[in-house]
Amino acid sequence: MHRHRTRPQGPRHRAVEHARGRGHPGRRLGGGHRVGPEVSVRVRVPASTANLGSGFDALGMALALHDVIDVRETESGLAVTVSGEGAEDVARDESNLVVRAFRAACERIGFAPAGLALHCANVIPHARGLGSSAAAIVGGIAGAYGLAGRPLDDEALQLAAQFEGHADNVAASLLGGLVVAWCDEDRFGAARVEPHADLQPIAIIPAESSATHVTRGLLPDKVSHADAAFAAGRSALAVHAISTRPDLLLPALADKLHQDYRESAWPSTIRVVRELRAQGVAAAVSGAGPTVLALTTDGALPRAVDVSAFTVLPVAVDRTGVQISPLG
Ligand SMILES: Nc1ncnc2c1ncn2[C@@H]1O[C@H](COP(=O)(O)OP(=O)(O)O)[C@@H](O)[C@H]1O
Ligand SMILES: N[C@@H](CCOP(=O)(O)O)C(=O)O
Repeated sequence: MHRHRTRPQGPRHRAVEHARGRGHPGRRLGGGHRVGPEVSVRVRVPASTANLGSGFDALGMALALHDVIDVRETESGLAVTVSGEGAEDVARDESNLVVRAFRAACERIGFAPAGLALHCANVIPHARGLGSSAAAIVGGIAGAYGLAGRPLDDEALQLAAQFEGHADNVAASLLGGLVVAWCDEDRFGAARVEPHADLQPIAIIPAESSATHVTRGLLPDKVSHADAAFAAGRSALAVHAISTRPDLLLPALADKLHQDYRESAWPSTIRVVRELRAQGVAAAVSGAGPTVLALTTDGALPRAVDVSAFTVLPVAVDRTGVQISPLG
């Protein structure tokens, strides 16, 4: 098979102590004592690809495309600057998603900064199915925990998932790697699974955007028992294939719960998914689309599939999740 050759992109980064109860690496602000208004932290938060075909609202994997948010406590007020993705359209006031998540986390952990300055250097494309909103939410929450000197904890997951309405993306951005997410009554849960070392994901990103809340509205209230059984088997297989048996990725990423229902929102995306799969490439819609995820082990796409209207972006798996570090 003739294939487009691609090279993995995105810096591999070292693990930094921060989350999962390991504590903030910088100044510790515990015991009710807070350091003064100069305290600041940098949050580096990964993109994510949710669903992975068969695991609608249940599976997510972090990708090494990172938004970087510098968070500083100031004397008063709010100052937000944004560069990169969304610089022309995201809000700079209290309605900004990062700010809203930051404020909600402050309330949850009982932290009250006098004023706040944020700089968001955004890389994750917006409304393309690569988890930009989840990254913004996790970034804001991590900023609050970082400034407060608290390690990220289960409440951070609860809050992030409540914001997003599902835990698949936010858990991936928090924990890195592959996550299995679930919801039990009103509590969310997530378990991290290490993805196989050979995975070479490729994001095939169209120019047009698609808002997640719009394509969630295309989904039916009920699905057949047969489709539910299909999804149960394939999503369980997806965890095994992504972690241990990449040779099983093609059947594992087959979906019956969301992609076809959403086809009208992005017909070209579905065309590419079908053509790649027909050529033996494990492809699926990334999140709520319109990006196509090709989960390869050779970083190659078949030339027979026309992706000329898309940006082809090889992107490594992020195995670390959100990182918080002290700033200057
Ligand atoms: N870094 C950010 N700062 C502020 N708002 C953001 C940021 N990232 C995403 N958003 C908001 O989330 C929207 C995209 O969310 P969504 O439709 O869920 O798509 P995605 O698949 O990119 O998460 C953007 O249009 C914007 O309103
Ligand atoms: N399970 C969700 C995932 C949405 O991911 P996003 O990256 O498109 O926000 C869904 O399919 O709606």
